[in-house]
Amino acid sequence: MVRTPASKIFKSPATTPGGLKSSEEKIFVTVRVRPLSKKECALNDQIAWDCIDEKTISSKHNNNDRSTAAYTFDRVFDPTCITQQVYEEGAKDVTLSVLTGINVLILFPFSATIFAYGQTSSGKTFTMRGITEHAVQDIYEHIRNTPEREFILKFSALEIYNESIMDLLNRASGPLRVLDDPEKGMVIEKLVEEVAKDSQHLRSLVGVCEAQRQVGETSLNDTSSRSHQIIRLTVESSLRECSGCVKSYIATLNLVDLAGSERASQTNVDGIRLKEGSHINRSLLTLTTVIRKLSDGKRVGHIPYRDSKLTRILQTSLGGNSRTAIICTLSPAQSHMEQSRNTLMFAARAKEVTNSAKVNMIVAEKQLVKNLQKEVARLEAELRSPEPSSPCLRSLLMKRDLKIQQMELEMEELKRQRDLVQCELERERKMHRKQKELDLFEPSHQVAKCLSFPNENDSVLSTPTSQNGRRNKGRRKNMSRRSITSTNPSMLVHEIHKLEQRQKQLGDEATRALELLHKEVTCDNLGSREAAENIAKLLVEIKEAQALSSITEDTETRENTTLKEEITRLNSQGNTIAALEEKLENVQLSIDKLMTSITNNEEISEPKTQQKKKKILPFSLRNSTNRQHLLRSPCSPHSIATKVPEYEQENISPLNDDLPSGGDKLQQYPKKATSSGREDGDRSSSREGTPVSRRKNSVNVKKMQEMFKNAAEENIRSIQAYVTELKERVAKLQYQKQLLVCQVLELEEHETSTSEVDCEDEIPMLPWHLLFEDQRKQIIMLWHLCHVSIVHRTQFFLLFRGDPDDQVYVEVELRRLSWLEQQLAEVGNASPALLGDEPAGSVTSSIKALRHEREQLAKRVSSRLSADELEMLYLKWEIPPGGKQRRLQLVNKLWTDPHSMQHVQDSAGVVARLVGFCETGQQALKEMFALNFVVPSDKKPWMGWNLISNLLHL
Ligand SMILES: Nc1ncnc2c1ncn2[C@@H]1O[C@H](COP(=O)(O)OP(=O)(O)OP(=O)(O)O)[C@@H](O)[C@H]1O
Repeated sequence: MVRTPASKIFKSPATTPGGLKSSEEKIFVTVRVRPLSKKECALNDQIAWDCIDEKTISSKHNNNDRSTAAYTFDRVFDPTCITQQVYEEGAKDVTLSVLTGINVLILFPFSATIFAYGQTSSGKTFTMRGITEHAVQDIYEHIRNTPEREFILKFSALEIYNESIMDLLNRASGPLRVLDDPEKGMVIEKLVEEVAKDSQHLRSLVGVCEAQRQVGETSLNDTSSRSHQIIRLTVESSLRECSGCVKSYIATLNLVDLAGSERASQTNVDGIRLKEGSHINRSLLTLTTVIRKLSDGKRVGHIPYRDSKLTRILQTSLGGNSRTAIICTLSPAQSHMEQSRNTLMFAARAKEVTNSAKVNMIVAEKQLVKNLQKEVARLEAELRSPEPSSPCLRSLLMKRDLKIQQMELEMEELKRQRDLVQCELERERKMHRKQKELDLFEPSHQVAKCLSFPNENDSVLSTPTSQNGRRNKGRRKNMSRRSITSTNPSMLVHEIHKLEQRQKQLGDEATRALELLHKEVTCDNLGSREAAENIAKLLVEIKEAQALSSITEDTETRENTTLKEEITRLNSQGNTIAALEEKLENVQLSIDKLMTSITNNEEISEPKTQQKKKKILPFSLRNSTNRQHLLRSPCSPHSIATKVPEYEQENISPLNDDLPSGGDKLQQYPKKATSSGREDGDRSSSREGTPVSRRKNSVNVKKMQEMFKNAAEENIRSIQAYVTELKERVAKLQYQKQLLVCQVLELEEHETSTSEVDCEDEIPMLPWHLLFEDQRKQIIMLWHLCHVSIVHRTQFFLLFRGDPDDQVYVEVELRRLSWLEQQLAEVGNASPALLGDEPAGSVTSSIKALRHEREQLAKRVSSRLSADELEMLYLKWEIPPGGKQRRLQLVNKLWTDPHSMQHVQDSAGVVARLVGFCETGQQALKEMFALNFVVPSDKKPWMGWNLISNLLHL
C-alpha cells in the first residue's frame, strides 16, 4: 500500500468553490428518528416523538410546554425512512459539492462535511455507514459520467479517542499532532493518505478503518463507538484535454461519525468506558458550545475551537469554508426523552450557524498562489519535454506555432504598410520642398538641366523590342516617368518658348548678314556673279527657313499654354520642323558653294574692291551685336587689329555713323582723302589714276582683295556656324518635342493606372522590396485567376524572393500573366493550355490540367511525407479524420487562397516537399524562367512552365 502524508489535506480554505467569498450558507440540519430498538421494545418503552411532517418533530408527551414541543429542521426523517432517503435528502448535495459544485479554473481547496450527532445508540454509526456507502457510490458514478475529467480520490481516516488523534490507516503511528500551518491552515501531522484505486478499494479502506475504530460495549449499545471518527476523501480533478487554461481543483469530503453523548447512569460504565465517556462528553460539550456561540452570531468573540481536538479539526466545517450537513439522530424512546431533547436543542442551534470564508482568507490566497505556481511549473516542465506527452499538448503547441507564424506575417505586413506610408510621406515632403524651390529660383536653372540632351545610352525614344529593351523597359519607364515628374510643365513650355525666340534671333541676324553681303557683292561687283547668285539663293533659303521657323512667333501669347497644348502644337508642326531641317541642309550646301566661289574669285576690280572695302565696314559694324563671333567683317576691330595692319597707314576712315568713337581702335583707321581735306605725306599729293598712285593702289588693291576674300570667307564661315547651330537647335527642338510626347503618354498611362491626381511632379520610385511585394501579390492573384500550375507557382514563389536580380523575372511573369488574364477576359474561354504546347486553349482545359496535376501530387503524398508529417498536415489543413481521399483533399486545399500570404507560403512548402524542390541550383531554375520570354502570340510553347513541370517528372 502506497501511503503519503495527508497533512496537506487538512487545511483551511477560505473561499467558495466559485472563487468568490463563501456565501452565507447555513448548516443543513436534518433529524432522523430511528425505530425503537429491540431492547426498547422489550422494555415497553414508548415513542416520545411525533414527526408531524417532513420538517417538524414534536414531543408527544410534553403538552405543558408547547413552546418547545415542536422543532423544525431542514428535514425530519421518521423511523420509516431508509438511509438512502436520508442520504438523498440530507447529504447528497453536500457530498456532490466536492464534485459538481465546483467549477474553478485553478487548484483550490474546498471541503464538505457531513456528520452525525446524537446520543449513544441513537443510530449515528448506522446512518453514517449508509451515508458513506451512498457517497462513495455517487462519487464513482459521477466519475464514470465525467470522462472528460481525470479524478484522483485519496482516502485518509482518523479517530479522536480520549482526546488523542489516531490514524486509522496506520494506528501504529500513535497519537498524531494537530499543527497550524500558516499556508495550509490546520493539518494533522503524518496522517496517511491513500489513493483509492476504485470504489471497491475505497470500501475496503472504509472497512479497515471501521475495524480499527475503538468500539466498546455499553448497556445501551453492544457496539458503542468510543471515539469520534473522521473519514476524509480528497478529490483531485482536472480536464483531460485542457484548452490553454488550467481547469483542475481539489476538494475534500469529511464524513464524521461522532461518539454519542451518554450518561454514565444510563450506560452503566466504569473504568475505561467511563473515561471514554468523559472525553466524549467533554468534546461534545465543546462542540455544543462552539455551535451555540456560532449560532448566537457572536463570532467576534472567542470561539473555543481549541478546547477540543474535535472542534479544532472541524473548525472549517463549523463557520468556515465548508458546506456542512448535520444529521441528528434520535431514539424515539420515551426513556431517552431528555437526551433526545438535548439533541434537538443542539440541532436547533446548529441550524443557525452560518459558514463563512472570512476566517482563513489570507491563508487561502497564499495557497492559491502556491497552487498556481505549481501548475505553471508543471506545464512548463511538460512544455520543455522534447516529446509532448499528450496529443492534446502537441496540438496546442502546433496551434501556438501557427499563431506565432501568423503574427509574424501580420507584423511583416504592418512593416510593409509602414514603409509605404513613409515612402508616401517622403514623396509629400519632396513635393513640398520642390514647390518651395520653384518659388525661390529661376525656373530655367532646373529646366535647362532637365532639357539637356540625354546620353547615348539613354535612348528614351527607342522602342523596347529587343530583349535588352524589354529588360530595361521597366527601368526606362521609371526613369522617363521620373524625368516627366521631375520637370515642371510650365517651365518646360517656358523653355521651349525661349529656345524658339533665340532661334528667331539667329535667323534674323543671319538674314541681315546675308542681305548686306548680297548687297555688297551685287552692287559693287565685289564678287563673282556666281557668288552673288549663291548669296541671293542663300538669302532666299534662309528667309524660307525663317518663315518655316515662324512657328516660334507669338510666343508671348502662348505663355500660358499648358504642356499638353504645347505638345499638341509641336505635333501639328512636325512637318514644318522637318521642312526646316531640309531647308537648312540646302542652306548649308549653298554656303559651301558660296565659299568655293568666293575663294576662286579672280575678277574683282581694284576700284570696286576699294569701294567695297569702304562699304563692307558698316555691315560688319552694324552687326556688332552680341553675336560678333558669328559675323565678322574684314574691317571689324578684331580683324583690323590682327589681320590688316596696313590700314593704319592708309588713313581709311569708316563711313558709318554708327561707328563707335573715342578710345575705339577704329579711330586709328586712316581718314578717307577728300578735295577739301588736307592730305599728308605721299598720300595727300597722290591722285587716282596717276602711275605712282596706281602702282600704290595696285598694291593696295591686291592687299584689299586678299583682305576682302578673307573677310568674306570668315563671314561665310560664321553663317555656316550659324546654320549649324540652327540645325542643332532644330534637332533639339525636335528631340524635345518627341520627348515631351513620350512623357505625356507615360503620364497619361500613369494617371490611368494609379488614378493619382498629382502625377506631374516628382513621384519617388518605390523601393524594390515594396515593389516586389506588390508585384508578387499581383502574380499570385493572376496565377489563381488563370489556373496556373501549382508546381509552377511553387517554383516561382520559392525562387524569386525579392532579390534585386529577380526584378526582370518578376516583371516578365507579371506581364505574361497579365496578357494571359487579358486573353481569358477577352476571348472568354480561350486560355493557354496549362501544360500543353499550345498557348491557346480553354479555361476548361486549364482547370482540367490543374486538377490532373493535383491528382498526380496527391499520389506523391504518401511517399514524400512521413506518417507523422502527414497527420500534422491533416490537422493543420483541417482534413477531418476518417474522411475519404484525405491526400487529395489535402492537395486540393493547396494554393486556393490568393489573398492569404500565409496560405501561399504553406502551400508552397507542401508542394515543394511533394515535388522534391531543393534549394540548390536555384540560379539554373531562374534561368529557365527567363527562357519564357516568347510572346505567346508567336505560337511558341510556354517553355518556362513546361520545362519546369517536365523537370519535376509530373
Ligand atoms: N434507522 C435505524 N433503523 C434500524 N436500526 C437502527 C437504525 N439506527 C440504528 N439502528 C440500530 O441501532 C443500534 C445502534 O445504532 P448505532 O450503533 O448506529 O448507534 P450509535 O449512535 O452509533 O451509538 P454509539 O454512539 O454508541 O456508537 C444498532 O444496532 C443499529 O443497527
